[in-house]
Amino acid sequence: MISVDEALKIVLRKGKKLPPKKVKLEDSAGLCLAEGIKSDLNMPPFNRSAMDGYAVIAKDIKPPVELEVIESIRAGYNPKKKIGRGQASKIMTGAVVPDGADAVIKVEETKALDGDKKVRILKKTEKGANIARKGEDVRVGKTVLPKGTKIRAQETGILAAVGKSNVTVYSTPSIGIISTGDELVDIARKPKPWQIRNSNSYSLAAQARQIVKDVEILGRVNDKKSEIRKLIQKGLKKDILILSGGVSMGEYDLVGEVLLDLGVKIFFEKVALRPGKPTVFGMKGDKLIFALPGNPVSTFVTFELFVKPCVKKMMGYTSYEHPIIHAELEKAINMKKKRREYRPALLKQEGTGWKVSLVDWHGSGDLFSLTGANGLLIINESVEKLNAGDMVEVMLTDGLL
Ligand SMILES: Nc1nc2c(c(=O)[nH]1)N[C@H]1C(S)=C(S)[C@@H](COP(=O)(O)OP(=O)(O)OC[C@H]3O[C@@H](n4cnc5c(N)ncnc54)[C@H](O)[C@@H]3O)O[C@H]1N2
Ligand code: MOO
Repeated sequence: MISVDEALKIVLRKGKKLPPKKVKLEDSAGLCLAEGIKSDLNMPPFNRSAMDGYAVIAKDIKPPVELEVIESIRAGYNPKKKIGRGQASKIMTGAVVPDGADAVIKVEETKALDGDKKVRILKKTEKGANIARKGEDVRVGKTVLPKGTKIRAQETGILAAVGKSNVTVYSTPSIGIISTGDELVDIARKPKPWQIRNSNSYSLAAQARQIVKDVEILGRVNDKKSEIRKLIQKGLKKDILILSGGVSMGEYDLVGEVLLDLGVKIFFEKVALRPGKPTVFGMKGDKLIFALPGNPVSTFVTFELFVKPCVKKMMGYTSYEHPIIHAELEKAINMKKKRREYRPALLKQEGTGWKVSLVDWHGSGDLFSLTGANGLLIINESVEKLNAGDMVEVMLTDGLL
């Protein structure tokens, strides 16, 4: 049995960045740049007014003073006239500041006279006031987004501003999902008293779809080697194949055997983890196979711990792990030790810090407890006891927030 940290290290070593591809900017959200992006423009591209008002020469303004208005400049208009002493141009937010002017006075600090031919300035100003200088945000040629950046809405705006209608990003892995178990029935059916609805295929697909689009539920199979083998063979067309169930010690836990028969190289098959001990990870060629334990909470936790970071690495993310929050424990916890535990927990912000308490749950089969949780409280292997008031680590899992 290996530790969670060792298991994650192996998974991240085997999950390799996928090749770059070009996508339309509109399709790039959530992907990672496989190219560094330089600005093809100065930003702002011209001295830009930050206010609606009047473009003036700052040293002319000894209020109250009256200036001649020589032009009206709206955004998208190229000013024709240079401001001379005693002159001003009316200007709108986002418009080009005309030559000669070195400040913009807000319209609220002025009074238009003679049907806008003149303006009285009521307040002093300083050189540069209300002007965004050409190139002050970004100079032409500067790298605005380095390779590896995850594209969020903000980055999309930048990419659009520098004219990238197509961007080179890392490809995302295709993911196939198989559930195993004689007891499983389709979710549309009412199970017989000895049967269970196949919820794992759907929860796994939902977890996977939080980060990639190409996710397919390949179906469920009975605990029969030939059936499992057939569907796994189909699933091996995907970059990542995820199975659930059939990995513990029972007579019908056949997934490991079938994987070996198919020539899958197994890197680990047990992790010192609760829930999620019988987690299997292997490869066939460049395909990654995760066979996760069937208990729904174990399936959820092991996907978050191993599959999600691996997918992120393949997609070119530079950091793959979940955020950890340090929180004060509200109630003492009894623990079982030996394996690292990840317990469904509820984090609450109190004052300037966080408090956390375990949610009531009945073990790794109890999926319902997860809906009352927004994180997983980590109990490290070495911890002997946890008392109320102790500081603990809580992993934020995207799907729980
Ligand atoms: N003798 C031992 N028995 C078990 C061990 C062990 O070390 N020695 N480990 C236990 C642990 S820990 C776990 S976790 C489970 C994992 O078992 P499997 O991965 O083989 O899963 P199954 O036996 O197929 O199912 C477990 C449980 O989960 C339900 N399940 C399975 N698939 C689904 C699905 N798609 N949707 C909803 N629920 C599902 C299934 O009905 C079972 O109740 O093994 C322990 N045993
Ligand atoms: O590892 Mo099992 O997932 O503890 O229930």
